[in-house]
Amino acid sequence: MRAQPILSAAAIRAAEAAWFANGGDSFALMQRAAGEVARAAATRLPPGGRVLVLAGPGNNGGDGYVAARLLADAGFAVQVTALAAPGAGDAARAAGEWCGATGPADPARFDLIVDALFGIGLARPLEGEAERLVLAANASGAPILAVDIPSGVDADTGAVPGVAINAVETMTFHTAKPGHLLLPGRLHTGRLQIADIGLPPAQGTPLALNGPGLWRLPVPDADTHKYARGGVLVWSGPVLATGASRLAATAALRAGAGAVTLVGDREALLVQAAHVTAVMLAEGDAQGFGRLAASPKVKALCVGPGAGPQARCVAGAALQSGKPLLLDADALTAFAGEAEHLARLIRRHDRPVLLTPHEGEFARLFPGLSGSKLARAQAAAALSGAVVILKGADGVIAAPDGRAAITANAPGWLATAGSGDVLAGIATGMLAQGIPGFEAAAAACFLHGEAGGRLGPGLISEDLCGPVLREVLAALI
Ligand SMILES: NC(=O)C1=CN([C@@H]2O[C@H](COP(=O)(O)OP(=O)(O)OC[C@H]3O[C@@H](n4cnc5c(N)ncnc54)[C@H](O)[C@@H]3O)[C@@H](O)[C@H]2O)[C@@H](O)CC1
Ligand SMILES: Nc1ncnc2c1ncn2[C@@H]1O[C@H](COP(=O)(O)OP(=O)(O)O)[C@@H](O)[C@H]1O
Ligand SMILES: [K+]
Repeated sequence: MRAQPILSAAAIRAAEAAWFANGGDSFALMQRAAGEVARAAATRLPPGGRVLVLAGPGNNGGDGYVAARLLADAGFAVQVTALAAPGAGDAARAAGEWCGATGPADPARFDLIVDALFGIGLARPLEGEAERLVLAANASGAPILAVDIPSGVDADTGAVPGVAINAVETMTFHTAKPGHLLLPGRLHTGRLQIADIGLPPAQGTPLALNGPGLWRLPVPDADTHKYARGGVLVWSGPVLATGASRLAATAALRAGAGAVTLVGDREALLVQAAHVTAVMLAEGDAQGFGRLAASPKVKALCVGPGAGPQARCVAGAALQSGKPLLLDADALTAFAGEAEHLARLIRRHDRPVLLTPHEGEFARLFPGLSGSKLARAQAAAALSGAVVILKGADGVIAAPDGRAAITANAPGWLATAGSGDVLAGIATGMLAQGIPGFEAAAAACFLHGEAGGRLGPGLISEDLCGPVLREVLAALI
């Protein structure tokens, strides 16, 4: 399976420019794009159905004019409302070839609205007539098919600085753009369709949609044994907060780690003992954790879920051990405002470190970073030397080498206490099996999302590390 690249507006323009430099015809590209829009529109229309095309001043509008002509030729009743006449180039040529009904219209009278106001050229919030058209289209009740990206959504960040079209479907070209996948843009995009319009396939792009094309799940060899599959240590929370670490430990085991041990104080372990069976227990403080981590059987460490007051010391011992490591929750907050110091500890050894903050933990750890979710995760990875999973519905995975992925399969059912602990456990389980950091993080996010999708309503975090993870793994291996 191939990875699905995601290109920024600049990268799309560069791909287009390279193609033109090789003799590619820009108007032919516009016609192919519009052909895909017309095809998608036709499948949503009754015979002879009424279509309103909202056309902007740039090439997005140009796509709209060509689509209008193709739909009219196919027997649909098409009207174009133009924001401003295109000045020159392909868009002006497309507008010149449209000779059907043109002018203001009540969008509620149409079976479908085609949004061709702005695409990747959006440069500022929509105001005035553009804003009015968008609000009227959204309020009309007619389904909206967006051309390339819903007008008003920033293609690179998913931000909506003003108003934006609420599309049921978006027909984009060549590859997805970050703005289709990052919030809030994703909520405006509806069903995302990606059409091949003849540009050469994007290769070696650093950003991709998270999916099985990016990683391969480990399959045990016939002659393996539990320590060859990878031993994991998870730091247990204190006596009244043991659940989070238990979820992580169970998930690590489910994800394929051969042997998982919870390490903590005796009181906490007595609580753990009442709940776990295959997961093992070992008494120890921060130093004891470090000693246990030195064992060659231990291939990955997880510190943070419910870690409590010892989080900083245990994270320190874990970082010092040089073993592949995941830091989550309390272990991230323990380094609040000290990202540079954490980075020095991370870079002291050559092994993968995963940081898995939610937005709150991210802001505490990296208070100086701003920008889109993608940009912030990438900056945090570059700064820290760790693979960063910036969690949420549009979870971003970023590696220090510049690679990044956006996860789009996670349902809202995952927004429940402890679900991040399960994610931490799955990722640690992947690390223990020797999967490199970026791939381990991306695979874990995808598995977590798939499990959430299968469980759906009523999901609690215990379920996530139950048999569903086995089903998801089996479907992907
Ligand atoms: N790059 C490609 O590979 C292809 C691009 N095509 C289309 O071309 C589009 C990009 O075309 P353009 O670069 O002309 O950009 P757009 O059509 O997205 O918009 C650019 C125009 O809108 C103005 N503008 C931007 N934000 C505004 C705002 N908030 N209020 C008022 N005016 C605003 C700009 O000054 C400019 O005149 C794509 O989204 C796609 O639909 C397709 O034709 C086929 C291939
Ligand atoms: N709306 C949502 N849609 C999809 N996934 C979500 C959503 N909200 C949260 N998640 C996921 O659920 C998990 C929550 O993790 P976290 O906030 O650390 O919770 P906890 O600390 O309770 O485990 C993360 O993996 C996150 O990506
Ligand atoms: K659009």
